[in-house]
Parts: sequence; C-alpha cells; structure tokens
Amino acid sequence: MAMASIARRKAMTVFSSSSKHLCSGTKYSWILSRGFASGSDDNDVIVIGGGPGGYVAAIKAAQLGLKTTCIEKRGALGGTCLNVGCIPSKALLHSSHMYHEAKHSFASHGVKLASVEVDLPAMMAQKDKAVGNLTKGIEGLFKKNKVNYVKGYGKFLSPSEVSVDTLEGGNTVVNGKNIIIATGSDVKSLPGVTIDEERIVSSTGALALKEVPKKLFVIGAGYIGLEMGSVWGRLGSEVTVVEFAPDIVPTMDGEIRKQFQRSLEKQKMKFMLKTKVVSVDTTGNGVKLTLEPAAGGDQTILEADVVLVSAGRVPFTAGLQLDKIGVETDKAGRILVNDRFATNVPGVYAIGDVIPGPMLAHKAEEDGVACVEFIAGKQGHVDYDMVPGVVYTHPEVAYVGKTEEQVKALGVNYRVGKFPFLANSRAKAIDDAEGVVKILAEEETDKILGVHIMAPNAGELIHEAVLALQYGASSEDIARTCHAHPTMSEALKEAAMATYDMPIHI
Ligand SMILES: Cc1cc2nc3c(=O)[nH]c(=O)nc-3n(C[C@H](O)[C@H](O)[C@H](O)COP(=O)(O)OP(=O)(O)OC[C@H]3O[C@@H](n4cnc5c(N)ncnc54)[C@H](O)[C@@H]3O)c2cc1C
Ligand SMILES: NC(=O)c1ccc[n+]([C@@H]2O[C@H](COP(=O)([O-])OP(=O)(O)OC[C@H]3O[C@@H](n4cnc5c(N)ncnc54)[C@H](O)[C@@H]3O)[C@@H](O)[C@H]2O)c1
Repeated sequence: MAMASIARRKAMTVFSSSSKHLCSGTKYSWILSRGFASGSDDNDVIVIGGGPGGYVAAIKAAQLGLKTTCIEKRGALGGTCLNVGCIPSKALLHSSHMYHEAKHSFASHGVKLASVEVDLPAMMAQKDKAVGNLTKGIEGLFKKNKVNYVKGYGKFLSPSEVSVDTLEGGNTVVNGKNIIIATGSDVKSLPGVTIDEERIVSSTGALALKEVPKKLFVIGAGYIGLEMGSVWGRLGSEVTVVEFAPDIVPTMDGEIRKQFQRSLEKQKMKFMLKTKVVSVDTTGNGVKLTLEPAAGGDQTILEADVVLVSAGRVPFTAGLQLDKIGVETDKAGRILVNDRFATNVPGVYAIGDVIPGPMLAHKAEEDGVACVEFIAGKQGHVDYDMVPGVVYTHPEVAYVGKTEEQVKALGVNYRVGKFPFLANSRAKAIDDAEGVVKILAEEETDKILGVHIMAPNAGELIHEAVLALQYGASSEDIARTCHAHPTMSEALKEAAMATYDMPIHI
C-alpha cells in the first residue's frame, strides 16, 4: 500500500496548492501583456548578473525561444558560486581532506607513506583550474543556446533600458521587454573590522591565502566559517570560531547540531559561543582581537595571524540605480518580489541572493528557471520549504524540511526515527562511520516533515529525502523502497523503519 501511495501523491504534490510560486495570476496579467520582441533589436529578456540565478535564467529563457542578453561585470560567468564560493571552497575542502586522510588515516587502511606534505601553490592551482574550466563551460553554454553576453556593469536608465559600462571601457545601452535582476550578494561587514583580504579576510581572501596561518580566528559559526575553518584546520592552523549566538549554524536541528559541534571539536576546532568581537587591531605583526560576552561583561584579548569575517552576506544592488525606476527593497536591502518574482515595477523581476529566502546557489537556479517560465507564460515552481541545506565539512551535515524545534513549535504530534552510521555496513567497511540519520514524521499520517543527516556524504544522501518530502511520502514509503547493499543510503531506509516501526540492524 505504501508504494502505491508514492504514485498517488506524486500526482498531487508537485503542483500542490501549497507550492509558493504557483498563482494563476490575473493580478499579474501585465507581465504577459508586455509581450515579446518582434524582430527589433530589443531583447525579450535581459538578465543583470551571471551567477547561478542569472546564467541559468538566461539559458532557460533562450531555450524557451526568448531573445536574451546577460550582463555580467566580473569578466567571468558563474557569479559568487563558481568564482569565489561553492566551487573553490569545495575544491579546497576536498584537497585538504585528502591531505588530512593521507596524514592521519591511510596507515590504518594499510597504506604507508614516507612523508606527507602540503604543496599550497599546487592545491590553489587545482582549485583555480576547476573554477576556470567551469566558468568557461558556461560561456560555451551561452554560445550553444544563443544567449548574448555583455561584459560590464549594468545600471537602470528606465524599466526597459540598461546602460552598461563595458569592461573594455565603453558604454552601451541594452533594451528589453523584461529585465531580471540577479546581482547576488556580498560579504556583510562588521563595524570596526576592515577587510584587507590579507590579514582580515572575507571568504574570498580565505580561498587564496598564500600560506597556512598558524592561528586562524573565524567570526561567525555559519556555513562559511565552518567550511573554511575546516580547510585551514586540516592544513595545520589552530582554528578558533567566535559566534554571537548560543549555537553554531542556527538553522540546523538542535540534536544534530550538538553532535556536529562535538565532531568539529574532536577535529580541534575551538568554539567561543555567545561571544562578540568588540574591536580588531592590526597595528602590530599579527591581529589583536578584543572579545566580550554577547550579553556584556569582561573583555578578553586574543591574537591571531589571520581573521576570517564570515558573519553572513547582504544583497548586492550597488550602482544599479534601483531608485531611478523605483524598485522596492526591504530594510535589509533585499528586493521585494511577488510569487512570480516580479518587483513592484512592471517588467522588472529579481531572483537569487538579492531577494528574500535562503542564500544558496541551487535556490537561485530554481528561482531563475521559474521566473523565466512565468515570463514566457508558463507555470513556474519553487518551494523554499523543500530547499536542502548542506554544510560540506567532514562529516557533512545535510537537511531538508523542518527541524525538531520547528515541529514542536507547530504543535504537531510527531515521531522520530534515527539510525547511526556505526550500524551501517558500508560506513564500517570504509571506517568512516561518524554520523546519524534522523527523520521526523507526523504521528497521525506518517508523512515526513524533516530529514537531517550527518555523514561523510550527507550532501548526496539528502536528495532521496528531498524527493520524498516533495512528493509527500511517508516514512513507510522510504522503508519499503529497496535500497542497494552495502550503501550509506541504507541508513536512511533503517531510520525510516525506526520512524514508523523498528529498524533491523540495531
Ligand atoms: C565561500 C562561499 C561558499 C559558498 N558555498 C555554497 C555552496 O556550497 N552551496 C550553495 O548552494 N551556495 C554556496 N554559496 C552561496 C552561493 O554562492 C550563492 O547563494 C549564489 O552564488 C547566489 O547566486 P546569485 O546568482 O543570486 O548571485 P551571485 O552568484 O552573487 O551572482 C551575481 C553576479 O552578478 C554580478 N553583478 C552584480 N551587480 C552587477 C551589475 N550591476 N552589473 C553586472 N553584473 C552585476 C556579480 O558580479 C555576480 O557575478 C557560497 C557562498 C560563498 C561566499
Ligand atoms: N555549503 C553551503 O551551502 C554554503 C557555504 C558557504 C556559504 N553559503 C551561503 O552563504 C551565506 C553566507 O555564509 P556565512 O557563513 O557568512 O553566513 P551564515 O548566515 O551561514 O552564518 C553567519 C554566522 O555568523 C554569526 N554572526 C553574525 N554576526 C556576528 C558577529 N558580529 N559576531 C559573531 N558571530 C556573528 C551568525 O549568528 C551566524 O551563525 C550563507 O547564508 C549561506 O547561505 C552556503
């Protein structure tokens, strides 16, 4: 019966009424009434910003037959994610993990090495190669899909005209019926902490340090702080993370977060929670930090070689001249959009990090596709409740849906099923068994509400759970689905069994 319910729900849930961006929309009929270009030089769609939101929107628009131009100021496509974010950080996470494994784990697998050394320039070169290949790949996709690419800084002259100061030094004006703002985000600065990208670095500087700092101080225990802290910690830095909040990664399920913090502490990462940085002094050789409890109290002075500022990111709209056309933003500077990504100015849309919602590349991509589908008169679909989050440390932590704290706050009766990787045969076979799968399901219906995984490859394992949530599956649906043996995925099946019944292997 459970299997049948998967198919039944499939039809119901993908385009369910709870989906965020599905409006039949007479209210927004002006979007379509602007029409598409017809043989003039005008574009159907102009996209400002070539990051995961912008470049994906541009390609999709072209695939839908719309004449499309993408304007990007950095001289390379892929945005923050490909150039100074997701890709270079994952390259360094992988390289530093290999070094750490070679140094600390290979011998227990019977692989003996005379010596293991870090060659930082070679590590950086491998990262740069990965970035270069991928950004050039997007240029290739633009050519293949006939997206016009303008390299330069875009600013609005009117709701249908964008002036571009080109990287070659000239200026050109691009016209379009529909304009999508996909200008992304930038690092959030802290008062009294001036980023010089050498001793006080943002994530961009932390991805390109010339030597391994002896002491690295990280401000903010979020995604960037923990990922980049892991990279440099594995390469030999003493890493201390200061966090204003009482917990690391505030969006994570509390129980998983505690286990995760213990795991990072075992890797020698130190945490100072409920603490704030009062000032940073760079007049001497190193950096002197004055710290204070978040609630006030005695100050402490610490020294570090490098300080990473990773206290969040803010939407980036500088120089766009939004005020000229009257686009509304909220107090945080995020562009306000309706369920179809339309701003208050007819014909102007916004997607990705520059609008409210999770600041994640895959969310920006989904926004981009849905936005141009609406522009083309089709239905688009993005559900922010179904956007997975992954912290790419070792082990990784991945999650989708509600945390236990959120389920409790909703007053829903629920069950919890857990399964540790210590009881998973594949994890034991490869001697990498730290972690757990935790599933939350509604007691009455068994419908899955949230899935939280800490495991070496949690970022891959989570997608079965995302699909299950998206299709409204029950824990029994997952438990009765055949999983290959021996795989880490079997831990998800066992956790599902533990949710509505009993697991076999523990
Ligand atoms: C260190 C780091 C690691 C990250 N890792 C991950 C990860 O592993 N997974 C994940 O999902 N997310 C990750 N992120 C977040 C991810 O990078 C962003 O969510 C994503 O890039 C947002 O995409 P976007 O298209 O909205 O904006 P962006 O990628 O910021 O792209 C916006 C682009 O617009 C351009 N632009 C801005 N203004 C103008 C203008 N006026 N004219 C022309 N061009 C303009 C910018 O140059 C930029 O290239 C990471 C971020 C950082 C900093
Ligand atoms: N793996 C990924 O998907 C990934 C990786 C890196 C970045 N990102 C994205 O980039 C964004 C930015 O990353 P981030 O780590 O800078 O932000 P974040 O929002 O993930 O974490 C920032 C942390 O800094 C803390 N903080 C804020 N002000 C502080 C202060 N004054 N002192 C001490 N702590 C302070 C916050 O409480 C929070 O825990 C994230 O929102 C995330 O969406 C994602």
